[in-house]
Amino acid sequence: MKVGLFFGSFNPIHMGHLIIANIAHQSTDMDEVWFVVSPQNPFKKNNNLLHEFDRYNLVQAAIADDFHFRVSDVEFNMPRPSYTVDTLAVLSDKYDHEFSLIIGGDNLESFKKWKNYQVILEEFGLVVYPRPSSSLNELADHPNVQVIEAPEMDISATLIRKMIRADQSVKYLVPEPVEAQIRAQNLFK
Ligand SMILES: Nc1ncnc2c1ncn2[C@@H]1O[C@H](COP(=O)(O)OP(=O)(O)OP(=O)(O)O)[C@@H](O)[C@H]1O
Ligand SMILES: O=C(O)c1ccc[n+]([C@@H]2O[C@H](COP(=O)([O-])O)[C@@H](O)[C@H]2O)c1
Repeated sequence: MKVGLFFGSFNPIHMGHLIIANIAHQSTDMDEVWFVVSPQNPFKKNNNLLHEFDRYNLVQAAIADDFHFRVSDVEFNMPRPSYTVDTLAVLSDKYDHEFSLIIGGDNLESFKKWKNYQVILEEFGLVVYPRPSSSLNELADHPNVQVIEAPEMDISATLIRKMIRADQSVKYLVPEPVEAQIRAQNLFK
């Protein structure tokens, strides 16, 4: 089976993530997309970061109706910060699937700074979608890189957290079950 891995903090998951995951699934030969919740991104501060179990539960609520999507907690028991190449090694040992990575053009620009990026490129491959104010570099011409067309959406988890703190509704920015869970548990306040 071919699996596209979408890594992120998902603090919280939002429609931007879900639209990209769906388009990546529709426009490639991947059978499933797995959302891999990273406890601690190597490049981000952990201010306002919900516990990873809460973030995991929100992803699960968001994708419950879509049998092409799964959520993974593989990084929860791994050293932090979470380096993607190490996670790929663990997943490859555990499963007999063909994995690739779904990343935005912004991450392609900084991809050469990722730990052992050549291993990711040669052994797994990338599906790249456009992000605002980022352009494709020479890595886009690599045979293991597939560039897909996708809308550029200025939605971020940062905006959503800010709106929740200001008591504004985040309807349509996140799926309804995610909004319900955030309200019920009073998250991000
Ligand atoms: N609106 C969006 N459109 C496309 N990709 C997105 C969007 N928002 C986030 N992503 C991508 O999804 C992956 C996971 O994102 P992450 O969980 O860091 O969300 P975020 O919204 O960027 O969070 P934050 O605002 O807290 O930094 C990253 O590779 C990120 O570039
Ligand atoms: O492995 C690395 O060196 C590495 C460097 C930067 C980011 N990542 C992973 O990429 C994912 C998305 O990153 P970001 O910065 O776009 O939120 C996140 O899950 C990180 O763990 C991984």
